[in-house]
Amino acid sequence: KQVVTGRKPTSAQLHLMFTTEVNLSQIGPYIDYLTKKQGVKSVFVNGTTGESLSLSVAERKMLAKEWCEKANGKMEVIVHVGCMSLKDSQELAKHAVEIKADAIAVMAPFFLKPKTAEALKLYLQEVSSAAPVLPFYYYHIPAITGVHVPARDVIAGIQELIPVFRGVKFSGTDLMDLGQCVSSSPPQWSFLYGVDEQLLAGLAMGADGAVGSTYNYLGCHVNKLIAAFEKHDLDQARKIQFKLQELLGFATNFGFDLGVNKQVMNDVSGLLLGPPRLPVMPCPPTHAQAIAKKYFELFTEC
Ligand SMILES: CC(=O)N[C@H](C=O)[C@@H](O)[C@H](O)[C@H](O)CO
Ligand SMILES: CC(=O)C(=O)O
Repeated sequence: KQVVTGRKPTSAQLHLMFTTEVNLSQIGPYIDYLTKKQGVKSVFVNGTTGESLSLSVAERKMLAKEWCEKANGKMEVIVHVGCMSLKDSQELAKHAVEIKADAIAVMAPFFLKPKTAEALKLYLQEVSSAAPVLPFYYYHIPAITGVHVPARDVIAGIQELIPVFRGVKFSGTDLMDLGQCVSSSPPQWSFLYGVDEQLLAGLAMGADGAVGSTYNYLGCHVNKLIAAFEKHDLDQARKIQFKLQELLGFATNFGFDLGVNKQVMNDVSGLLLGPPRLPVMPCPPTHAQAIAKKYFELFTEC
């Protein structure tokens, strides 16, 4: 998103920082950056980092369409379509079919929360039924949704409800739950781990891949972490994981959040991705610069 321009940079300046609109023009260059500079092969659009729940349905459609059009062949696109309203989620799921997304993902609604795995599964089934051809992922992110139903209970028997079920984007820290998901699932399902600071532990438990906010600027290093793990080179895998932890530990001192992450993305990539939308606050430039400096100390270009 980009700051709305065309107003006088007086006292309005500060106000402008908070008046954000989606900026589709950066998506093409963003895809080139991710594929060429970071070696990223798939993208998870309109998730947490994309502030999807702060966007209107119309904005989410515009963004998803642009990503699918521009990614065409260069990247696989998974579109997160979860909303607080089942109707909105279904509308976005249908739209994902029209724009030829590769897959959809859905998180639990979290204003009126599902109280049981059963309720959540029925909700997910209703969303999937609006896009019955699209591979479907459950997006498990209990720290944000406050829905603490174990993922293993969500996926138990889910294939009967959702024939296109394909896996979980697992952004929880409960590694026993992840292990039980992996051990109870058919081999063709994927578990994409989403807690960047402990990806190696997720891989050890059987995760097949990773989705994370920091991979916007650490994609290439994290690919190396995964490759080292696959070669059983745990020393090398840990070395990269520990550097990522050092960076995130440092960033946490500045209150690492979506706003900070977005500014680091800007500073490292040179893209103009703009500030976040309220209620997420923009990152003070000095904070982002300190984190970017740390990034360049820890990681060389790869
Ligand atoms: C809550 C949140 O934003 N989770 C992201 C994805 O799921 C992660 O990529 C984290 O941003 C990352 O692990 C840093 O804490
Ligand atoms: C980072 C991530 O997983 C998300 O944006 O949803």
